[in-house]
Amino acid sequence: MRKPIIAGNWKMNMTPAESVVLSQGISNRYGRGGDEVDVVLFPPAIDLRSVITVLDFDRSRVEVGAQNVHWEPSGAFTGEISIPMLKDVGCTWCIVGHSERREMFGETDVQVNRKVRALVEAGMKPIVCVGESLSVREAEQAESFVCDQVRAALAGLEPEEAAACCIAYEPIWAIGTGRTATPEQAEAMAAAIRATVRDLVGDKTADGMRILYGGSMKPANAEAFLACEDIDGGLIGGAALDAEDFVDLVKTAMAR
Ligand SMILES: O=C(CO)COP(=O)(O)O
Repeated sequence: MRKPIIAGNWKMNMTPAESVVLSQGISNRYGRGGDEVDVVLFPPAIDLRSVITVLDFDRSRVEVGAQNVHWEPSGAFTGEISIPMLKDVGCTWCIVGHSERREMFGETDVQVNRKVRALVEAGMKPIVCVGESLSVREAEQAESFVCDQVRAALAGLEPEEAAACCIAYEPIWAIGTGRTATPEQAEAMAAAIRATVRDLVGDKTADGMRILYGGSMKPANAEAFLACEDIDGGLIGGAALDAEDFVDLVKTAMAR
């Protein structure tokens, strides 16, 4: 069985001071944690040091990742953050290709692939985000659109490199809207993603790859998603900003 992941994407929320309070709240409720679920927080880059300090102090098993990264290790890239910087501060994970970055900041499939390859080479764990807009779903193109994104993101990776990656299916129309995909829609897409991964890198990597659902996931609806065969966790936005809700989600995944 694949180990579930509950990941909290804080997006552009929480000052460094607020990030200490939220990560302490999570740590206090979750304790040192168990080994049944991977729990990962994705605060804004400026909060990484504070959050990691809090979690290290509590000897928590909760891990920390960045919301974005540049593929080059250093250089003249004003405003960007590199993989060596993230590793130095203690990050082990990184979100890549979130729809907000694709839509608002013009991130392309080629850039997503560069980031994924650089992260894997550096021994970090990417969560690759894919997902269709409402118009693509209404045109009944959702599956081919999402599977193309998966192929582009994993292009050129060997099976053992792809094995370091997770994929988050986040339909854009369900993000921050309070409207979720149905568990059936999410499961159908997760199964299509797994079949695409199988084509690309073979059975072993596809069977082991963790596929998350994201989009208005919260304690009240998580159980139905986590019960789906091909869904191995959640990438949580709004509900990750509330320590109690977030730890409730972790507990739901533990009971899976
Ligand atoms: O985009 C998301 C996580 O990356 C989902 O956000 P919400 O949970 O706020 O819909």
